[in-house]
Parts: sequence; C-alpha cells; structure tokens
Amino acid sequence: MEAQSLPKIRVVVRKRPLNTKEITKKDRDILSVEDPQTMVVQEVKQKVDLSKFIEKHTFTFDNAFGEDASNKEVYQTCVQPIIAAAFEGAKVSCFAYGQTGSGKTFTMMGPNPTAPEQEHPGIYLQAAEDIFFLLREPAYSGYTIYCSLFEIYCGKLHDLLNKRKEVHARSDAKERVKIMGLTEAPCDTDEELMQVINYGLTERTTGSTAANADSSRSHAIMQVVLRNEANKIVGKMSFIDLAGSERGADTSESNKKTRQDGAEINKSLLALKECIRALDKDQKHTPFRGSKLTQVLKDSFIGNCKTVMIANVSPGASCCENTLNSLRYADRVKELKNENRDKSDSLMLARNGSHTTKKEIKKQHSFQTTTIKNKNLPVALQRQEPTPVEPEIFSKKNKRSMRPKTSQAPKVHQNKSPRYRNSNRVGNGLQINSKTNNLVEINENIQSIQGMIKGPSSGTHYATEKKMPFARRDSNKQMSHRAPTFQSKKSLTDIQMEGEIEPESLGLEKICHDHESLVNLILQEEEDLLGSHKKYIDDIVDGVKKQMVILHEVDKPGSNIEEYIGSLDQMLLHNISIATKIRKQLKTFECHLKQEEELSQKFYEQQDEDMQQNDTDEMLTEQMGVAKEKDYPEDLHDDEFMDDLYDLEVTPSEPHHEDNLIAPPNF
Ligand SMILES: Nc1ncnc2c1ncn2[C@@H]1O[C@H](COP(=O)(O)OP(=O)(O)OP(=O)(O)O)[C@@H](O)[C@H]1O
Repeated sequence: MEAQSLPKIRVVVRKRPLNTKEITKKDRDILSVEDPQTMVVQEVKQKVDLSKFIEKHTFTFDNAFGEDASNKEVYQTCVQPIIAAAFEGAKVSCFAYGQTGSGKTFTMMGPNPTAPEQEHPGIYLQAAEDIFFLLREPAYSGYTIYCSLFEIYCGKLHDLLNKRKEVHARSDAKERVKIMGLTEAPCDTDEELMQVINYGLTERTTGSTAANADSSRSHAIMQVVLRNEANKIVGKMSFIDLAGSERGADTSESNKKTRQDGAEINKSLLALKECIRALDKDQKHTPFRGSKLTQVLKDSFIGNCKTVMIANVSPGASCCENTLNSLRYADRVKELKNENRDKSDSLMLARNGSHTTKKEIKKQHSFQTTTIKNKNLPVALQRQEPTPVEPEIFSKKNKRSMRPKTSQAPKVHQNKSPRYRNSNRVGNGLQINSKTNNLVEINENIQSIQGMIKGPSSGTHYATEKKMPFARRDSNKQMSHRAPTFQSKKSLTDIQMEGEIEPESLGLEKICHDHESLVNLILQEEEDLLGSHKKYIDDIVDGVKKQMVILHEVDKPGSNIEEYIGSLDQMLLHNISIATKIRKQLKTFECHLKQEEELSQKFYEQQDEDMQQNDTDEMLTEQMGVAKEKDYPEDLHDDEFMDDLYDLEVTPSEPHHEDNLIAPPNF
C-alpha cells in the first residue's frame, strides 16, 4: 500500500486471553470479538432489587483482535505499512495503550522480552527486521539507522541508554523537536537494534537509580531515525509503550507522590488523545503543550504523519471498569474517523434497505447503552476487514529467520550540539543559565508558542472545537523578530535572575505559566464533563424505563395513584438534580474557556510591549555603538538559529565522530 493512501490514524484493540491466575479465581471472560472490527463487553450489573443483568457495550475500531490473534497478525495489519511509510519520509508512531497487565509488553516485545529468541516476536523485533530489510533496497543505500530510548516520568525525560540521565527537549519554530544530550545508538543490523532496545528497556525496569519503582508509571519512547547520505533525518519512527492507563486514576491515593504521578499520567493521556484527534482532523494547530509526552512527540503530529494506537484490554470481569475505560478512550481517539466514514457506511446500509445510518449507530455507541450491530446485513455487506495486505515493498521479503541476539552492550554516542552548549541561547533571545531549569521550561513555553503562532491562524482546540491557545495572530513579525544582542538594558530574564523583581510580576513568562495551568485544567474538565454527560444519559434512559413501568402499573385497574405520584415526583427530582449538577460543570468549563481567550489576548499585548521595548533597545544600541556580544557569532533569527542547530547535528565530523562513541555498562 502506498504511504499516501494509508490512513493517518489507525486505532485497533487487542484482547489478551485469561491468564492462569484469573482462571483459578474463576474470573469470567467478558470480552468477545464479534467481527474483525467489533469488540463487545458484557458488563454484569445489579438492579435495585439486587438481581443481576448484563449490559452489552459495543465498540467498533479499525481492527479488533481476539485472544487468538498473533503478534505477527497485529504487526502485519497495523505496523508494517507505516514502517514502509517512514522510508518514504513520514513520521510514524505506534502507541501501546492499556491497563497494567493487559498485554502492552507482550505486543511490543513478545511473550518473553528477555529471551534472545522468540517464537512470537513482538512489534519491536518485527519492525527491526523490516527496517533492515528495507535498508538493503538499492533506493535506500547509504541510509543509516540511529536509535534512542527514553522514559518520561513525572514530566521529566530520562535517557535509558545513559543511566537514566535527565535530558531536556527543545523545539524550534518549524515544529522540530530535539532532545538535547540524548544518546543515539547507531545500528548496523537488526540484532544491534534489538540489543539497544533490550538494553534500554532493561534499564527501564531495573534501573537502580530509578525514582519510579514501577515501570508502568512511566511512558517509554523508542525512536528510530533514518538518515540519508548527507546525514539528514529523512524518516522517523516512534514506538511508545504508555504508562498503565489505570495509573491516571491514582489521583485519589493518599500518598502525595502517587497522586502527583497519577495526575501527570492522566494529563499526558488526555493531551495525547487530543493531539491524535487534531491530527486526524487535519488541524493546523495541535495542543502539544498539554503534557511533556505530547511536547516531545510534537513533530509526530504535524505534516506527513501516520499513527497507530493499539489499545490492549484484559478480558476478566474483575477488570471490567478499566477495560471499559480503555475502550472508551480508544473510541474517542478515533471518534472523528467514524464521522468521516459516515457517508459510505450509511450508503452501504441504505443499499440493504436499512434506515439506520452510521451516524445513528455511532450515537448509540457513544452513549454506551446496548448492542447496535446490524445483524440483518448480509454477511457480504457487513464491514469486513480485508486480510492484511503486505506493503508491496515487503512482498519480496524472505521469511523471517530468527537469529540469536547477543547480549553485548550497544555502541552509542551522545547527541550534543556544541553551539547550544556554548551560547546558552534559546528561544526569544533570552539568555539563560543552563542550570536554571525553570527558565529552560519558560523558554520552552515561549518556543512552543512561537511554533503555534507560526502560519495561518485558523484556530484549533484543546478539546473539540476550541481555538488553539495563542493561535490567532499573524506572526510573521514575530518569527523574524531579531534577538536582542546588547546588554545596555536588562532583559526580563536577567532581572529575574538577579532577583530584582518577584517571578510573579514577570510578564510573558508568567502568562505562559498561567496559560499552561489553565490548559491542563480545561483538558481535565472537558474529560469530566463528557463523562458526566454520558452518565447523565445512561441515567435518563434508566429513568425512562422506570417511568414506563410505573405508568404501566398505574394504568391497571385498582392501582395506587398516590404511590405513582410519589414515585414520579422522585424520578423527576432526581433528573433535575443531575441536570443542575451538569449545568454547573458546564458553566465552569465555559468560564475557563473564556479565561483562556483573555489570557491569549493578554499574551499578545504583553508580547507587543516587549517587542516594542526590544526595538527601542536595539535602536539605542546602534546609536551608542555598543559592541555585539561575542558569544553570538552572528545576529541570527530565532528559526535561523535552530536551523543552525540542526545543521550542526548533521555535520558528520561532530556527533558521529568515533570519539563520541561510548559504551554503556553491560546489562
Ligand atoms: N495476546 C496475548 N496472548 C497470550 N498471553 C498474553 C497476551 N497478552 C498478554 N499476555 C500475557 O499477559 C501477561 C501480562 O501482559 P504484559 O506484561 O504484556 O502486560 P503489560 O500491559 O505490559 O503490563 P505492564 O503495564 O505491567 O508492563 C503476561 O504474562 C503476558 O505474557
């Protein structure tokens, strides 16, 4: 399949079989795959009279894999096509999402991650083999592969190929993300690539300096970049093993650290969902700032990107709530795709004489009530998943041969930019002390906002239809704005570092900080509001059923009218009370959206003020003939500066020099 014709987003679900422990405990399998795209959950519920009943929840995805699906099938259906796309210049990502123990590692690493040979290789190994298969194609001769592995824990990045050293992400105005100091391991064979991956993931789970005792509380990101003969990055593949989805719910734990971790995970998963949705909607702007995860994956959500999300689910009744949450999350990630498919699907249904449109079906889906599968459709017209088609490029590939993996430590090099180290100059021309992390953060904010401002400001959302923060302005002026190159007047940052004013009174930085907090709050509120709304609808449907029962009863001869009045009044009051609660939530949400608009406005006003101030300063400097600062070799524009950074990165003599190669300790 041509990369161009691949969908931008593919969301699939995978059910694992019941494990021995669950079988021993007589846990019931509540998940079934009804067709190649449909997964059904049978939730056991209890009525008021304590009798049990089953509520069926049906979810449709691009693919639904049952417990019998092999890693090979999952890989060939969803991941292999995007590997081929990466060789055509796409930035591709594959996310494994799900509750702890739902099969993320099984999917990514195979049944036994530490085994050198595997009967059922996971996505990493299959991808590694395909990557090196493609590299042997004449079209890609001269291309080289570099791998990096890092972890995001509590909003901080740790290099898994360099003893979990903390590293920092930077992005330029062209939306390119760079993690300064991150180790990149050159790999010449798939075995070498797997060694690097194994090494990093072992570090993730066993790292002695790890602050997080539990790897399911962190996101692990493996990135493989493809460089051409000129050492330019021409393709990028990211594989992300996300933190256990239920970890985001740890916010009610009594332990403060666990609560903070939980909130951070929650925030990142919410932001991730919004970024993928924005990508699917072809929006100009994407709410990256929602979390560190989306910030570092920023360039994977812009331009020529292909994303696959594999939602792993556990089948046991004891995991029902988490399973439903995972499926709902995945459902919302791909929700918009269904809208796009409405036309063809309703057409197909109409051909069959059914009046049910896909939109109607979807409505019932999202309210999570009962099954909606159109059983009357002839099999031939039901939506069938085509058998996975190997991308043409892989068709001549020989059968995989499993080779033993050596346990040698991979060779790696530190990916540093000397210019960056020397000048300590980032973003808006502010000078920073490399140790001043909070200022690094502030500059990141400004950088990111500059990136967002760039280009036509058609507006975007954090959530459904909202505008992107700071996205309204034509920013040409901003992007060509020259960094101040004088010291005659103190910059905001200088003043802050000298402690002359309280950080609270800082203009742009303070606004950025407030804005980020507000965006986080809005993301959370949106999720809560939608959750409450869905629950409200469930309640209403339940209430309507109950009302029908009492209406039916009161209609019978000799019925008790007082009892009817009492019951109906109770039910109506109940409805009013829930509706009032949701309205309150709605109003708060609305109010915060408005506040965000105002804060954006304030940002521009402050920015204009700062720019005017800088212009005046520059004029003054020229008049006074003050020498330019020696550290800056030339007066670069912000984006030129970052271009320069990237150029340095690809200069063969710099990062790829043998001197830079170091071997991490054996594992
Ligand atoms: N599709 C599958 N077929 C057979 N066994 C599976 C499958 N998926 C998962 N398992 C088994 O279920 C168990 C839990 O899976 P796994 O460790 O992959 O979960 P996880 O989501 O990575 O958990 P954590 O977040 O704790 O790392 C493992 O023993 C694994 O071998």
